[in-house]
Amino acid sequence: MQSQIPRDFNTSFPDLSPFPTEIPTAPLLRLSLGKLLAGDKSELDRLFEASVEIGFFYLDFQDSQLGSSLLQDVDKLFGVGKELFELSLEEKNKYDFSKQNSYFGYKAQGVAVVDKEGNLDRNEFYNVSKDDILGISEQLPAPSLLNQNRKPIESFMRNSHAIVTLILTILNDKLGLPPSTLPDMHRQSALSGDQVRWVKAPPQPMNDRRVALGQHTDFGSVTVLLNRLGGLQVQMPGTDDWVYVRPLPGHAIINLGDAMVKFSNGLLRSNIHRVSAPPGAQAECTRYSLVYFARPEDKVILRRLEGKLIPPLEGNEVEEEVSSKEWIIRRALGPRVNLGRKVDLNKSAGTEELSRRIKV
Ligand SMILES: O=C(O)CCC(=O)C(=O)O
Ligand SMILES: [Fe+2]
Repeated sequence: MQSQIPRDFNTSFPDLSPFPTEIPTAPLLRLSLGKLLAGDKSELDRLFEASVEIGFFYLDFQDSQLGSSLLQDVDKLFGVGKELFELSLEEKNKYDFSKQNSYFGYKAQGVAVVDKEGNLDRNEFYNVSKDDILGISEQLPAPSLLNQNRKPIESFMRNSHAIVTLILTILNDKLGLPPSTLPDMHRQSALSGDQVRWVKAPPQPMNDRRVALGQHTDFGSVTVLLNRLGGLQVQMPGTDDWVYVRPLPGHAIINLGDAMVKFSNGLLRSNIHRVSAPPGAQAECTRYSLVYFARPEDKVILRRLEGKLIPPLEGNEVEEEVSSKEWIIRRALGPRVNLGRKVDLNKSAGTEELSRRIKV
């Protein structure tokens, strides 16, 4: 797989310390949303190639109305995120709903285990439910800042969901599934764990820089990730090597989650990734990300689907009967240390083992 970033391409964000030029980066394909929307055949092929090989790609939002509209939402919401995390810890902790078995709301820094040694995370985040914002479920208590910004959050959710539906439609057809199988498991109007997340990771001490967000595969179907400083790293398929993903202006980083691995019985990849301290001079900066996580509807059972290209189960293999909702709660709350039970990372594992395999 070859990186598609032309030499003269604008790869830096104004007003931010630049991403170093000399470090190795993940060679992700750079796809155009405009071409995907137009059904450009070679672009559809490249999307499938990236989804099978690494499960991560860049998506250029600058050449379509949908993408430009989403970039406007993102600018607005990056501002909202900064303000949100400036609220006092006491105020933010009022919206930690993990004790009610919900992963929506606030997660303080240092409440999740990131590795087998028991190290704790170094980032805080806030999750807002799609169903809350679109009026599909009860409205959760939220800081007034978020209540005042429901409109831009809704716009970002609707635009992101439209992009996810496009990606699911393309993958659906490539996998040889009956028309609209995947989109029909991700209806915008149905109850699901879809959420927007803001993430903040403060600069770490120079002599003690560690992983801020532990290695994981995403739990759902498709993730739309907007970040501006480096720090995201992917584990290159078939190796133990971690490489930085260079953030690109005007682009999202799209990655597939566990549900897509289960639906395709391992054909599509949900690659292992983590967030480390940003590289070079960027390590001195506070890092923010904004993410839309799309998951299958709550009731969908995560198991192999019947499609022309989807490999069969092994001889006597029996799949676990787990719903999308159960899977996400298990994965999201399993590593939390504040819930009065012992953390066992094996019990909250995802599709990492499949991700580590080398395809032949
Ligand atoms: O902040 C990032 O760049 C990645 C965040 C991430 O992987 C996640 O929240 O699942
Ligand atoms: Fe992730």
